[in-house]
Amino acid sequence: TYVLKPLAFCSLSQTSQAHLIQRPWKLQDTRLVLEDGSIWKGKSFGAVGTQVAEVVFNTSLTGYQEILTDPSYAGQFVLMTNPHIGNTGVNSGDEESQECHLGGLIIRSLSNCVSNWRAIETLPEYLKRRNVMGIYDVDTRAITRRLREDGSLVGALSTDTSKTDEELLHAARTWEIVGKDLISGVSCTEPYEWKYRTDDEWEFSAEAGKADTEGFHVVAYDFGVKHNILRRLSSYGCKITVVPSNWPASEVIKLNPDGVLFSNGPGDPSAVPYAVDTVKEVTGKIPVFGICMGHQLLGQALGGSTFKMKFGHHGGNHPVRHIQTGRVEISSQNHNYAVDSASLPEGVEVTHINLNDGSCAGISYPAMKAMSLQYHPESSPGPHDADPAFQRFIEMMKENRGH
Ligand SMILES: NC(=O)CC[C@H](N)C(=O)O
Repeated sequence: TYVLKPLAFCSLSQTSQAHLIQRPWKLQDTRLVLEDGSIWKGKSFGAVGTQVAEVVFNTSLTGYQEILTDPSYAGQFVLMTNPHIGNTGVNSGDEESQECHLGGLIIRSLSNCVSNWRAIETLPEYLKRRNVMGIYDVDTRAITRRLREDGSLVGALSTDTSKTDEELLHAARTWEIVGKDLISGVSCTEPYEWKYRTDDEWEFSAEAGKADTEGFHVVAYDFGVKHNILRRLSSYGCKITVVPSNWPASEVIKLNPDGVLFSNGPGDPSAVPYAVDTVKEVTGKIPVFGICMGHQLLGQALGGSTFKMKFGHHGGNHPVRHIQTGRVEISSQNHNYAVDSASLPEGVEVTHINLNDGSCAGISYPAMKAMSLQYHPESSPGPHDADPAFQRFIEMMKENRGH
């Protein structure tokens, strides 16, 4: 028969050495104070300190490393609705940028071990090294319901016991993400050439696999670009020059590229008029492709407007319909703002809609050889349904060359 052995600290407690007891778990040592006045106590992992950001929930079951390194999350705490996070650790191949720009990570349960052949580090070690705060053992379902009902909320996350709840509440209530330029804080500062394609072992597309290398020259505006966008373009045969967000359009036009990519990026798209001007200057002269922030900038450049959604779309299984063909793509999404379809002038087509709420998920302006998507064709949340968008951009550049 099986006999339950007493744990070491149980026997210790029977002696006078009870003060030597070390609990094998830690108690609550972090607070997340939301602007609605609610206080969520939990345990800290990663960096310590105080951070203020907007809380958004992400429903992806996998991909926390890609999420942590997606620069579009600058100014936001990401709450993962999947309760178990950290089990695959962190590896060297899943980075979407060189830094973690997000405000912090909010999770239910932190895996106490790592089991994955690619892992080189644990999630808490990685976050500490990247100076990103995390909180676990909080009721992420309850917070998600609150966000879903009341809309996104600003929060203050702190391990600092000298700060009162009122101080943290004040910090949350006086912080604002709307109207801020967050792009300039995450963009590169100098142009560079990008040379990496999707590794052969991961390539899934027959078209990308057989693409000529360096067939087209694409200039990519870095508003907070995810590396996989550059990798996919490269796999489809593009030679890529990445330029900073404030790089003059006239310099880009001088390079006479085959196409220009406007990348994803953080924050409010209506707070960066200089970027809208850049898109306006380039569009019509060179074929362009916008992704997420790039799509929102193109929408504005063509005469439309954007608005802030209630809690946005953040996840790996958002259904999108291509209106013309009826084809549905299961897509990866991360945005809190959207292009208002009704604001778009004649000639601009809404090509894709989000099937969850009917919002605009893609536009094109054939006369100007411009196309854009609100979601992420480069992501691999499981399905690769949206990847052919890169092929369509290639076709557009080909057509423009006259063959
Ligand atoms: N991923 C993105 O490019 C996000 C765009 C914008 N910051 C939004 O939240 O809507």
